[in-house]
Amino acid sequence: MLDFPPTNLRDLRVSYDLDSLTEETAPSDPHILFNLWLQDALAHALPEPNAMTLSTIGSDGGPNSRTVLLKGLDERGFHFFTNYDSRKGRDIAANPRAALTFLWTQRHHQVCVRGTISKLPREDAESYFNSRPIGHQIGAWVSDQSAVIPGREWLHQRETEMAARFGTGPIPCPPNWGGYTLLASEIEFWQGRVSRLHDRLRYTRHEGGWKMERLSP
Ligand SMILES: Cc1cc2nc3c(=O)[nH]c(=O)nc-3n(C[C@H](O)[C@H](O)[C@H](O)COP(=O)(O)O)c2cc1C
Repeated sequence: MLDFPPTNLRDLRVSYDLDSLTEETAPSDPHILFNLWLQDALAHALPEPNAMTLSTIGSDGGPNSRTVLLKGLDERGFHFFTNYDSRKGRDIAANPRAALTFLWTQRHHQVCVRGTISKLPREDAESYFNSRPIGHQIGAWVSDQSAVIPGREWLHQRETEMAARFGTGPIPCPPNWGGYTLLASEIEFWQGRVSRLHDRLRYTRHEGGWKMERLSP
């Protein structure tokens, strides 16, 4: 019999009472509200405020989720960088529909985004790659992301090989490494409220603008 988990999960709960989200105060463009909430997470020094869960659809029809970092947001959408040959890269190539979830738990905020992913131009990948620390640049050449590998030693050997290959640099951006952007079709904001009667406002693209609806918690 497993002595796990070490605490009674049924007794773990938080009362959500920090703020409210109303139709009257919510901006008509959800990107403005997203930006306000991201600024709020930064102002409260939350850990990794740009971390988001990216969910894709696998070739077997099942979902795959993992965390990636938001590295930009503009009229093209929400940007992140990764290995194009990774599992997520293969999922996106076969089906570009995907979802992002941001959780700023200390602020009782969640944002869920649905949309379509496309590749960012090569210039964006190179510009971001060149801004990364050298160890991260070498890491991108070392990692055959999502492939099964024989052990950690294999990674260290590749790291030594790549460090010798590129010397003191500059290190070029690997051809299979780059950026994606998710263009939102729907963005939902969740604000925790007391008695689990949370505020949920969903924005859906509509006639060149956005339609806002309140959802039951
Ligand atoms: C906080 C955090 C941030 C991460 N950021 C990235 C990222 O920006 N890009 C990336 O490729 N992987 C990132 N990862 C690793 C991914 O979660 C994942 O393990 C990796 O991308 C392989 O995913 P895949 O096999 O589904 O393609 C991050 C992980 C964590 C925990």
